[in-house]
Amino acid sequence: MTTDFLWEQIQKKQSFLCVGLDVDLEKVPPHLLATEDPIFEFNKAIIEATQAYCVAYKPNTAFYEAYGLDGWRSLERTMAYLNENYPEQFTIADAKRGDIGNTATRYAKAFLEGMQFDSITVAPYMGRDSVEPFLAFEDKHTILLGLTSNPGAFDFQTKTLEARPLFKEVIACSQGYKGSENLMYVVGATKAEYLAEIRELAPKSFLLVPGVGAQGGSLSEVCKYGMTDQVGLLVNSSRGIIYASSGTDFAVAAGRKAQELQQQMAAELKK
Ligand SMILES: O=c1ccn([C@@H]2O[C@H](COP(=O)(O)O)[C@@H](O)[C@H]2O)c(=O)[nH]1
Repeated sequence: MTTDFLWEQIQKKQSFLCVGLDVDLEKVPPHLLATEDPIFEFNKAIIEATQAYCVAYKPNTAFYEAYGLDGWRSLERTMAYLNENYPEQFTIADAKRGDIGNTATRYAKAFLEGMQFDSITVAPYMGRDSVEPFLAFEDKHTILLGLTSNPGAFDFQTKTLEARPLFKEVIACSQGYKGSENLMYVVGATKAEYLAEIRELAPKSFLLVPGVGAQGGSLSEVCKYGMTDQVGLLVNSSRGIIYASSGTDFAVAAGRKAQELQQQMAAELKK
């Protein structure tokens, strides 16, 4: 998917919401556990209830890998369902991969070709040759970890290297990578105060912003400092939407939460 198409979807839906599909069988309503593939059934219901209010879905692969082969099958079925029924939705494999070049190519093939995700999150620590194999895929996007939402981000990412903090070095340096037009960055909503500085380095790039909802980040702060003339933001909420209710009304409750966020986003877009 191109970023122009993504921008069209944002305007059409008045939303830049990404729904995180982080399925934990301990939190799935009990009546679904009796089905053959509870993870897929849960995702299907969540997708049907939220798709009108969002432009992207982000399964975090950890939640599928944890269930072995069954988990991978559920992820494949979820992706096939999305691509068949809602091809206009931007899909993100939150896999945080990163390895030497030939291995990186295999990761890219697995997620961008095999499972047909539109994008994948990648850890930048191993540098240029670990990132460029992902950037070689046309109309696919590599979302580099820039400044993450967790408290441990301050251990390394904000530490100054020569002239600037590591997260700024990652963003500035990666702009020179071959295929950098396919780059996006992860910036946590909990670090919204850094967004203005990040925008100086990446004025047009889309930013995937997790951390609103359960982690307490503020949507209005993110918009204030991070929004561009074509929005440039995909704001993710996972637990805050998909576990809005633990009862049989879980999908309705998720739809309501997604709609609330969409309405706040529509108001931000009007500003
Ligand atoms: O900096 C980061 C990078 C990734 N994540 C992931 O996003 C979701 C957030 O889930 P919530 O339930 O809305 O808190 C989850 O998959 C994280 O692994 C992040 O939170 N921060």
